[in-house]
Amino acid sequence: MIETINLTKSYGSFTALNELNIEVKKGSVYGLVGQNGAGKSTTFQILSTLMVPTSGTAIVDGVDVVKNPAEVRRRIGYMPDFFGVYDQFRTSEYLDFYGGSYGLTVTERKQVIPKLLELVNLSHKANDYVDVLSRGMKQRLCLARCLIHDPSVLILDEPASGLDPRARIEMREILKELKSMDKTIIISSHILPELAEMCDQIGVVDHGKLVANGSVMEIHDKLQQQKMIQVHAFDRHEDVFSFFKEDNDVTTIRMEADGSIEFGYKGSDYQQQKLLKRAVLADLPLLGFNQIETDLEDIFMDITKEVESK
Ligand SMILES: Nc1ncnc2c1ncn2[C@@H]1O[C@H](COP(=O)(O)OP(=O)(O)OP(=O)(O)O)[C@@H](O)[C@H]1O
Repeated sequence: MIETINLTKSYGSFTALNELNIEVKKGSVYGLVGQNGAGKSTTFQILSTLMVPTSGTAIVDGVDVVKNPAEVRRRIGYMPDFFGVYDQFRTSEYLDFYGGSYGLTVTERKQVIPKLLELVNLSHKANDYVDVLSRGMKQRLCLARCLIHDPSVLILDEPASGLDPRARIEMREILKELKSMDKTIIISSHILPELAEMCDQIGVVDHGKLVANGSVMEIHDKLQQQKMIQVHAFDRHEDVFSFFKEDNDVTTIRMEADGSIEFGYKGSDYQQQKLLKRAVLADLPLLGFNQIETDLEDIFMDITKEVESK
């Protein structure tokens, strides 16, 4: 339904998207998660035909975005991360305007607009001016706008950004409803747990590269195969850092502002206790050495944070 093959986008010498390969099955919800600047909007703009890739291919609903952009546009609803709403319109007029732009007849628009307003919980605001709507309402109106021509694919760039928790939940419920209507949805966020709840598959993108891909459970399991260990030292933090960094089973390592050190470790429990023993014998001023529990948010931070990879 949506497929990218080695999708790459460079701005001059800077590579914003680096050989991205993702696949979104029909009727599923795929979450693209990454920190600011990871390449999410770039991906979505290519999928929405607003930007051409430097190399690689993107197929949406069976159509190549570069070869046949007009056909792709008919099949998608795109919600950008920043959007303007025409404030001088009333809510229903706004949707009517977009319906007209998509070639819907007056009769079709009269049928579809009340249904869309109901879907996004804005029926009671149909006659209000757009500029008096709250941010969450504007986001929902923008979502309704994406749906006016009944697209099979929705490309939603951070639809919940800037919303308070209640508005986020409301947005999530609407997306669930859209999923039940068999829409294929790709959605981005920089908050992993938020996506985890509603997505079938998650892709984690970092510096333009896909660093993890799979179901929420798969990502969790894959990244749990290594333990996270935290070390506190009384002083000589740099020495402690260097000592652990040298170990072959230490995968990534970073030092926090308070001097504590966290590292990914792929060795067995036996090797772990040997490592601790060697650290003590090396006379390092250790205060603590313990395995830390990781949740989804930690995992995300761990794979996208500036870490020193080995
Ligand atoms: N027109 C441009 N010219 C040069 N660099 C750009 C341009 N557009 C984006 N970039 C860079 O490409 C990288 C990816 O940007 P992109 O907007 O895709 O990230 P993002 O994951 O959507 O981030 P955010 O969560 O902040 O929206 C960033 O480093 C950004 O500065």
